[in-house]
Amino acid sequence: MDRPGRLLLLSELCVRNVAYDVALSRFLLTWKRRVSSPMYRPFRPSLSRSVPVSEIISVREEDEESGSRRKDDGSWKKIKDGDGTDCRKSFTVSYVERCRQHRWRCAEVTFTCTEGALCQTWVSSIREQLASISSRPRSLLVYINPYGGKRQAKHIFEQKVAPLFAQAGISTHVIVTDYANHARDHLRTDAEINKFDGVVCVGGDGMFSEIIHGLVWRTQIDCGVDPNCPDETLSPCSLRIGIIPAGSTDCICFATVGTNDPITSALHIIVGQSQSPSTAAHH
Ligand SMILES: Nc1ncnc2c1ncn2[C@@H]1O[C@H](COP(=O)(O)OP(=O)(O)OP(=O)(O)O)[C@@H](O)[C@H]1O
Repeated sequence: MDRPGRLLLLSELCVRNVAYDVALSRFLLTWKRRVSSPMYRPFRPSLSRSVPVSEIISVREEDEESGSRRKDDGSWKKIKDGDGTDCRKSFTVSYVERCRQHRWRCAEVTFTCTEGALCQTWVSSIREQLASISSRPRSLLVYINPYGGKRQAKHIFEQKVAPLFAQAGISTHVIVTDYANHARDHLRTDAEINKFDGVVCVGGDGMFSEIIHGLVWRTQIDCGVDPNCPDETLSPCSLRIGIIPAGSTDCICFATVGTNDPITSALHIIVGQSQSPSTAAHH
């Protein structure tokens, strides 16, 4: 059996022209400055860094020649320079960085390889590890309440959340609500919930309540349970709910993530973090 700590890759790569030993296992990506490097300077801080693979958001190939970011469609295409040699030798890993007061941010590190083939091996190995994490969502149903809080929900989603979901390869079906209980009613009847790995609520506590009511109801109907009968045992709902805070108080988001910050919540959703809160039913 494959041991979780077993090294999948170990190479000497450069970060900002300084040589590092870079190692990938199923759980960790580690880069450690080589002490024998001629560029080594003893007063530089942090010789070694590790990132759990579960907290890597994405990996993308870079075009070394232009230094510009290329459109990354998940496929590997060789870029040839004038001599016909492969010039794509760098890749960038985006990962979760924990900041003060439970905030999460997206940090990046770019590794440069001696050859394009080595770069390709690294990119595909990291992608393989990310693809094997079953708790990560690939497809999300998003409800936005444009009238919650300061009426910024749509802007928050488009500017802060959607780019992160796209970067992580998550597809979204977005519904901007037209009236109170629109999300609840849509989930009860019309939503094709089998197509999604989770439902995202962009709004406040009232919006979260709508979504949980809609999902609980729908789950009972799909399982043949009468949601109006107090003697019935309710079936558990398998879809997860993510909350992007965009309401006035956002208590549930704060209680689950520790802060009311849309980027932090988006990153929690991307890495597939979950909690199982108890839900009480009142008939
Ligand atoms: N398009 C809409 N028009 C009017 N009301 C809506 C619409 N979509 C949702 N709502 C309702 O707005 C109510 C309040 O929304 P939401 O919880 O998002 O914001 P909030 O009240 O400002 O935040 P909080 O509940 O955290 O204080 C919800 O109960 C929801 O049913």
